[in-house]
Amino acid sequence: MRSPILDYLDGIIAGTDHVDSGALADYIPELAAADPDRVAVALCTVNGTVYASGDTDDRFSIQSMSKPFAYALAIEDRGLEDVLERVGVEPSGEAFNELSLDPETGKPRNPMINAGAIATHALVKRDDAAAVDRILALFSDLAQRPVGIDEALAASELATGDRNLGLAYLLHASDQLGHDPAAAVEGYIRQCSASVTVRDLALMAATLANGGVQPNSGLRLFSRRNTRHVLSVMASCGMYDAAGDWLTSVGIPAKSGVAGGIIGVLPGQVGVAVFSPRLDAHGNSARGVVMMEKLSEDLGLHLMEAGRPARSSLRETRTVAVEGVPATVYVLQGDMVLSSIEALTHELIGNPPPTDLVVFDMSRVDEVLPVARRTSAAMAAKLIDAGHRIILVDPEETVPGFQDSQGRAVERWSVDRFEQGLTSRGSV
Ligand SMILES: NC(=O)CC[C@H](N)C(=O)O
Repeated sequence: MRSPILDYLDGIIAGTDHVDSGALADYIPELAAADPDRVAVALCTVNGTVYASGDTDDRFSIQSMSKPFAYALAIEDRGLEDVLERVGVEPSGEAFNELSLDPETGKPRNPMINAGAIATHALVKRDDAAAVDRILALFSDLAQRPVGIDEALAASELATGDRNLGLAYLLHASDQLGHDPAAAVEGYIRQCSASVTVRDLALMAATLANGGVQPNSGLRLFSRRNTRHVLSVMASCGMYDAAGDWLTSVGIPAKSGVAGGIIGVLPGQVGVAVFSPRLDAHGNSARGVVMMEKLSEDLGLHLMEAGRPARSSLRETRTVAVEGVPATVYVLQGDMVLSSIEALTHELIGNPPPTDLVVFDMSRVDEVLPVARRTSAAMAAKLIDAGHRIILVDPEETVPGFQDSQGRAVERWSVDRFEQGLTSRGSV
């Protein structure tokens, strides 16, 4: 049976057939020779399942979509502080190839424009492998197949790469490169010439969505924190001088490339990739932007959408006898995040437990964020101070043991002991 998700992606292609605005990038002769009518879309969930439609196996150059991954690698290599000293994180509001550095700091404004990406490329450590080989190895780990370079394209861009050379000399002159400018540009252009499909890109984006772990191999390629950092920079700078428009209409971190690809990432859920070579005035795929807008609308991708109200983590409150002692049982559920722990403390304060014995049944709780751990520990200490005896039924040990100021602790009971101790039930 064909997945309805694939049917849906077919519809994205068919429904944007009329969008033929824009033009091929022609400052790289090889790109000007591309077939403008090729089109593809793919998505990959954090479970690693890829769905793709259109020219799904057509290869094209990754171009600037390589930038966030090379940036992530440089940060993994050198640490964030070091990289931030050389490349900023402020949106530039300028074109991707603008010949300028931040006049105040002398640094490239961000790693998504060419100046910052050339500086970033030069920051990738090159112990025994050249930086570009390490970057290709990373792309291969991300896409789970050997990713190579389109040599004809690389040669074509190198022959016309004066603007990028100009940027590299500018960086060198302000002491921001630490490398031979021509070598840095050659490496950067080769990085941009890696040849990929929308499937590859969806897997790469899904790794960012999955906090830095490739969803199929389980390989951790970037730390969670570095992944969050890279996604933040993509959100503010990934679409160049169209970043504001993009964030309001599509609403996810993204990166485009001049060959016509765009990747987008919804953290925790999905990576998406689209491909169509005609570019708008910002250098972003014109049909790609329309496809992304539709995907965002239909799939509910916009990060700023409030979504359903956060559910209370309090499933029910019961008054029962536990080992013959009257007790109030709070049955908690789901993920305990700021809004759910707030709702629980609000309930406990507004409606204090009527019995001395209080049981928190945490057996249906999935994840407890640090804010909920801290707040529940503080709340338990207050309840003990107020004279309550507290039992935690917390088989997964989702919350730490806590004590009040005099060292009086909560009791931890197993689910079995709790169930055997329930001698009568009733609702309040
Ligand atoms: N926006 C892009 O994709 C630009 C990448 C291209 N290799 C360049 O440096 O001009």
